[in-house]
Amino acid sequence: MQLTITDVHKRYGDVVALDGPSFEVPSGSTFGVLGTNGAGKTTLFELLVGHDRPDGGTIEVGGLDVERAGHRVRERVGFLPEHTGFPAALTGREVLSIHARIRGLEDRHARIEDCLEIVGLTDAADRAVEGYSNGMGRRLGLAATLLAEPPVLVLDEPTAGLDPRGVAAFHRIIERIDRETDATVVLSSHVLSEVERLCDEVVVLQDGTLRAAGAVDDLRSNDGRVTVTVRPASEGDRPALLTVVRRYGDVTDTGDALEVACDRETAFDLVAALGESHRKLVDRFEVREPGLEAAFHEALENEDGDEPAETATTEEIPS
Ligand SMILES: Nc1ncnc2c1ncn2[C@@H]1O[C@H](COP(=O)(O)OP(=O)(O)OP(=O)(O)O)[C@@H](O)[C@H]1O
Repeated sequence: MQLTITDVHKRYGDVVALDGPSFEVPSGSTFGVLGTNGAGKTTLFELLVGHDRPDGGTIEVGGLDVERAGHRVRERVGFLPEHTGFPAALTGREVLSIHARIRGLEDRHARIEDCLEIVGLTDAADRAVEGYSNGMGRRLGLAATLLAEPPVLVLDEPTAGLDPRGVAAFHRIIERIDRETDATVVLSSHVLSEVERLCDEVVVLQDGTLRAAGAVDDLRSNDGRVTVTVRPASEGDRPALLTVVRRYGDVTDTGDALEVACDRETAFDLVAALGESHRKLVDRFEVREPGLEAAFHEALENEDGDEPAETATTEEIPS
């Protein structure tokens, strides 16, 4: 089911949360919404699922306007909010049973078992939720979201706060949903590698505006540039090596190595030179393709030409 966001505006008092982004989420895709803290991701999701109204612009889910057909849209969209809470004394199965009853699901027992299995909570289904880990709680939230088999899933930072195993488990679930259903999945995240792994397309928001949009593969290689990281054979070789690599591109001295940013063609020449005439100066070198991270920082570069934000060395976007 396709989603169409057109020139959506939302402000809270003096704060402009959304300032006119427009984009489409293709039917059946897994779609990432990226952005720094306060970029407007949660606001967008609240509008998408009909919890709040835009001040201007329109949002359509499968051709239905969210404002005009709110009830019918809500039936089509499963929402996992950023923070989920369940009554602590209930078991996971009881929580799902209540959700299924509220939605008036037929054959709900079979569906509850299916959803418990999908999120890997079958064995823990009869334990009280208060004993669940953070990751189990998120997975129970996802199970509740999946119960009615909505054609659209909106997941607000689904893996935030989970440990690496919890994150990996969540990724496998989302990949399974992608493989086995026609659902359109829209998720927000601060973790770029997660978006690269899971999503077909992304948008980057900043201060409520759209800064980049496109297929992950296109954004990743948008400028055809690569980074060649060169380690000198010894500290004494560093100055001579620096003189050589400067001829090929912009050089950053990380202390540990020299990073040369250049286009792919120039990288071939540099690698040839390092492997032949300047072999003695070099301990080792590697060539890195640009990741989504580079595209993200480029998208957030100021329009007036300021330097881009410093590239993060971890997967988390600095806030
Ligand atoms: N209910 C509200 N009242 C006032 N301001 C709000 C409200 N909700 C959001 N905002 C403001 O709107 C802007 C966008 O917030 P939003 O929560 O949508 O960003 P976000 O991209 O989801 O951020 P994060 O990654 O931190 O969750 C922020 O400046 C935020 O402070």
